[in-house]
Amino acid sequence: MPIIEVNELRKEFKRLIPKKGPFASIRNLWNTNYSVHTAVNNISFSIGKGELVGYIGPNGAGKSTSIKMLTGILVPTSGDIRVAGLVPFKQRKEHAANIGVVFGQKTQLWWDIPAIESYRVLKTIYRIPNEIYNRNLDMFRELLDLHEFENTPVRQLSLGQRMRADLAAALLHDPEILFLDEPTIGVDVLAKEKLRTFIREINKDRKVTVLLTTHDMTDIEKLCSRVMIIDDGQILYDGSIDQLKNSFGGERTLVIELEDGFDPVGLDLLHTRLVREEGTRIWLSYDKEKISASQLMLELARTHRIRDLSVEEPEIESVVRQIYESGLQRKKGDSHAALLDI
Ligand SMILES: Nc1ncnc2c1ncn2[C@@H]1O[C@H](COP(=O)(O)OP(=O)(O)OP(=O)(O)O)[C@@H](O)[C@H]1O
Repeated sequence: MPIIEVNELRKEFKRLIPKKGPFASIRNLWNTNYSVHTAVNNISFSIGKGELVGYIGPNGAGKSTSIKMLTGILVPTSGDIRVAGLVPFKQRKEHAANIGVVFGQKTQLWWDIPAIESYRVLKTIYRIPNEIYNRNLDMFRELLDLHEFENTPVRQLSLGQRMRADLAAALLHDPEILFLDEPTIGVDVLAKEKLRTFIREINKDRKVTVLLTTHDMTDIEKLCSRVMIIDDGQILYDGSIDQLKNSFGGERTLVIELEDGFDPVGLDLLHTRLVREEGTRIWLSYDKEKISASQLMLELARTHRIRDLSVEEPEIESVVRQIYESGLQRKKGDSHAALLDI
């Protein structure tokens, strides 16, 4: 039984078409000339309880707008959303008790007071019983090292500390679902790792369902088994990361350590390109649909003395870039099939 169900969800924004010319700023006060922009274009998906799903897409794709509708901040233009059986924008109060939200770009905490003070206010707002509040705070102190900065006003915290403080705030009331919009943005490598470990643990141990929006493909690779790709308001892909790599990462790299120099003659007949060469080590990119790694190795071993070799999987980063690019081509009128149909 899905915990999040989205059906034909759509969000349109009206944008003022500004008047130009003399006295434009005054004439714009009475301007009623709008264009309609579709930020989310009839998307459908469902997420099961306990899943940790990545939601990615290029800038302006519609991720934040979707999250805002799922959290009840925005009212959809049309379509249905149910989160833990509730309609977010209609049953706001009950919905707020079920969800935690972190917007990386904007803190939910009060800026001028220490995080611990904000937590006390949240305890009252959410009517969190003492026992649960203390248990959660103890856990977050341990996993997020909150004690290092919980008494410092939020405005003085580093970005990594602020993000940890925000995550704790979002989870104090034991929500079933956590929406994370860019939780690692601008955070250094070590702090990112800490945040990822925490997200993984609350998903595994507490069975919190997580929908994670990020531009960091390492977040996706390290945390999510399923990823949804949105572009131009439409879902282009919904499936596993392995399937994503298999379907769209056609190119593999064979790294070979040779005894002597490399002779590139006949490489194109093997559907292979030399992409890098460093001394006796070479990197060959080949199309796995056209030639297998073992075939390629056999062919190369005929003409070269090979000391060592390995096959590199495609980086998720490059696979996703390829998908964004083909999405862009579709926008330009290319007759590309929707990736979902492939
Ligand atoms: N309040 C608004 N009024 C008008 N247009 C909006 C509004 N909010 C978002 N949009 C537009 O809707 C589209 C989707 O925006 P959204 O913020 O959902 O994208 P995003 O995928 O989260 O992008 P990013 O990765 O840059 O944060 C964009 O074209 C944006 O300009």
